[in-house]
Amino acid sequence: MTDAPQLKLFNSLNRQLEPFVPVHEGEARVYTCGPTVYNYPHIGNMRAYVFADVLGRTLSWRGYKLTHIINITDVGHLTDDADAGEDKLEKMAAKQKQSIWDIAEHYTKAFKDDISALNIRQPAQWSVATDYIAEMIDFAKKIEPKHCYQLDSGLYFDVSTVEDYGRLARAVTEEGEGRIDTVEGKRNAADFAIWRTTPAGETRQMEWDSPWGRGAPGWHLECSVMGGKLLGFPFDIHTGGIDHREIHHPNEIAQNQAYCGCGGLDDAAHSGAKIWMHNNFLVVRSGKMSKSSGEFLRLQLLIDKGYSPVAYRMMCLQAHYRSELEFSWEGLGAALTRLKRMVMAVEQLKNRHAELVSASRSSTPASSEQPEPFVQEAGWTLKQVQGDDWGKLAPAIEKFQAALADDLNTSIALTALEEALTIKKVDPAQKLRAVSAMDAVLGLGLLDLARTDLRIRPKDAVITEAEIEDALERRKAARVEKDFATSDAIRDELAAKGVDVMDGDPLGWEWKLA
Ligand SMILES: Nc1ncnc2c1ncn2[C@@H]1O[C@H](COP(=O)(O)OP(=O)(O)OP(=O)(O)O)[C@@H](O)[C@H]1O
Ligand SMILES: [Zn+2]
Repeated sequence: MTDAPQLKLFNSLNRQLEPFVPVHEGEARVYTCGPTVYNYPHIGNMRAYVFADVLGRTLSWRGYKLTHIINITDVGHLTDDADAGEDKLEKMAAKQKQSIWDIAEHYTKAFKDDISALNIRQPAQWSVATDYIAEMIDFAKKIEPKHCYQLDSGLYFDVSTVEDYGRLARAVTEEGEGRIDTVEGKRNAADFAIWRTTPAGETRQMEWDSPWGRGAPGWHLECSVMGGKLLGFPFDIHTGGIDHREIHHPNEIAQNQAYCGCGGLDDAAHSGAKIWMHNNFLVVRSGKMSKSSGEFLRLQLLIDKGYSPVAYRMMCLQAHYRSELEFSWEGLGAALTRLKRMVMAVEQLKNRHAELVSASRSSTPASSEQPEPFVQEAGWTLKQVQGDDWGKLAPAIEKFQAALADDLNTSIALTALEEALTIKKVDPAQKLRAVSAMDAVLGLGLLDLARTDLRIRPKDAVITEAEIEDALERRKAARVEKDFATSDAIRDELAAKGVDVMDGDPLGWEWKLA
């Protein structure tokens, strides 16, 4: 068995593939920008976390001890990423006439529900921004003398005080390209508030005392502080959606440079993280799916329409994380069918293996050699896969390893997994181990899913699943009795309630809701 090729990841800082060489031997420390919890996450947001999850699973599979942090932004993210507008949470709280804390709690729970439904592993820690206010003030105090200046509206970061500002975004910093210069007195258009002072005569629901007056931290400051505090500068990888490459992460990097010693960005000791990775957008026909535009699809809608959430995970894995992915219901249906085929193949393997075990139990004395029971183990070890049939499985496994090592090419990794499933004359237990090991990286949960879990069953269907199964049982009995009139009547009855009976369906479905 050849070792897996070196893991290479695309670093947005220099727009190149780079070998992953950990800062701390044997460890991988990853920070992922979390959601701003002022609204439900949409499936575009969740693409960012499926990507970060595959990255984390890949690092675990490669044997690194992973520390993954995802934050929860419950303060500081303004309606405009640059520096203008209102705090997203304050605005929603006012609209819904609720406390910010209740808004944050409600939408954090909704986010975590989606995380579980998509088989995204829990990070080592969910860091909540408002738990780190004291650390944010300390950080700002440290960089203030050389890098900040105060205006009535808050403490501002002067981007001209650090080398290479905006390189991540490839922005023209002089002009502050794409920025909105709305604040009187800013030295450079791209300067941003790291502390926003509450205007005189106003109160905010979330505000704290600081050397710059009562107010709240800036969004960019939060991530610099939590990343540095929880992972230590420099850490290995920082991730987020591609929109973060334009403003949020350049600003985080500038703060990190100020904090860590101001050198240029070719040295991770200054930018805070060695590799900055960004997933591309999930788009719909009208453009990027976005919370702020008000029109978006929640994972719950997909579930209510009857789709397993894992079909959406499959849809994400089918595309490379750096490519745009267009959502369509047809695409989701195709991803579901692909998932169903894999689950059916795994079910067959499990059955064949169970048959072998029971046949050998009945034909050999208990003490003699019997087929090993298959035990699903967490994580990937090649030892689990090696055995007599290793040679037959090796090409698929090597392809799988190479695909993931090549900047997480999940789309090819999926085809390698399908190839492994179709290889003939392999001991089923050994094949199950290979599939389980591959799935530990892709996170589809193939060994836990049953074909019936993937049946499309919309929430608003007028008939329950138990009623359908019961009618089908009665129909089966009628057919055994050659009572075709009853069988047809039951079929028509089901059709009237929107159920198509699917005799002889190649995927083994007995029915579907029309
Ligand atoms: N359409 C999308 N496709 C993929 N990732 C996205 C998309 N929209 C946002 N993201 C990413 O989702 C993560 C969470 O974003 P966040 O909760 O801050 O969204 P937001 O900026 O409030 O919402 P929106 O951008 O939808 O208005 C970020 O990493 C962001 O880059
Ligand atoms: Zn962030």
